[in-house]
Amino acid sequence: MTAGGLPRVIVVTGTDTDVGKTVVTAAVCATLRAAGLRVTAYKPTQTGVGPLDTGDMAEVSRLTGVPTHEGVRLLAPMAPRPAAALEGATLPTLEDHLTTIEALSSDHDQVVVEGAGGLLVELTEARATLADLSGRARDCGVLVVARSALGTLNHTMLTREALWRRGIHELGVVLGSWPSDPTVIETSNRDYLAELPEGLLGAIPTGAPRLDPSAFRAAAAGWLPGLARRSAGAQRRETP
Ligand SMILES: Nc1ncnc2c1ncn2[C@@H]1O[C@H](COP(=O)(O)OP(=O)(O)OP(=O)(O)O)[C@@H](O)[C@H]1O
Ligand SMILES: C[C@H](N)[C@H](N)CCCCCC(=O)O
Ligand SMILES: [Mg+2]
Repeated sequence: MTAGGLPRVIVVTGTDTDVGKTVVTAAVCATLRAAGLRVTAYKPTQTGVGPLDTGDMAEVSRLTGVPTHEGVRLLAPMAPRPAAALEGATLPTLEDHLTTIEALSSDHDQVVVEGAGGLLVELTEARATLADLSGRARDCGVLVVARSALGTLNHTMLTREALWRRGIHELGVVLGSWPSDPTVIETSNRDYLAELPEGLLGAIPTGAPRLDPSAFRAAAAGWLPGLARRSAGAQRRETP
């Protein structure tokens, strides 16, 4: 753990694809960086991009200025195993990803890892999932990104249960896109999640990815008060 009580590796998973993991990854990086920590981000498997397309890590770098890394990129916008099969590509193994994360951890205070889709999406030929990666990575905690709308309570609790059953440290939940005019269902969902143990770390306002990067960086810690509290006392390690 860093002095602020955060694990060195923060895995960002979601209740689904398209829930806002990338913008949350960026907000987490910006929050940690604002606390004076050396931060980097890693996307083990990026699908749905061509060789010249930008991907999630480019978006995180654009919004935050932190250095980012990709494990493998695949063309088809689908789960990594079938996407790799379609183009005859070889996926990195779980050991490859763990080695990369450990290497990044050796020269940064914090490594933020963004999954592809949800927790049980398979990342490797041997069917290892982001849950397997999270269970094996040294000093790791998992943050769950959820939608605010109807249906999110079941999806969020399923993801949390999958973490608990595997003994994986859960950091809490972040709502990926919080509307300026929430419905009563959304405020009720938010309040329910906030009352849970390891509850709500924060919510990203709708429109955040369209902010100017300097405005994004200045605002991020305010969107994630639960994380900002934990990172506030964190110290840069002399020899990370
Ligand atoms: N707070 C927000 N405000 C406005 N748009 C948002 C917000 N969060 C996410 N989006 C948009 O929703 C879409 C899906 O979000 P995003 O790409 O972050 O999902 P993801 O969970 O990272 O998906 P993947 O599994 O592909 O990594 C994107 O177009 C993104 O810009
Ligand atoms: C293409 C998409 N945006 C993600 N990169 C991959 C999502 C895989 C989801 C698989 C599933 O749960 O059915
Ligand atoms: Mg993403």
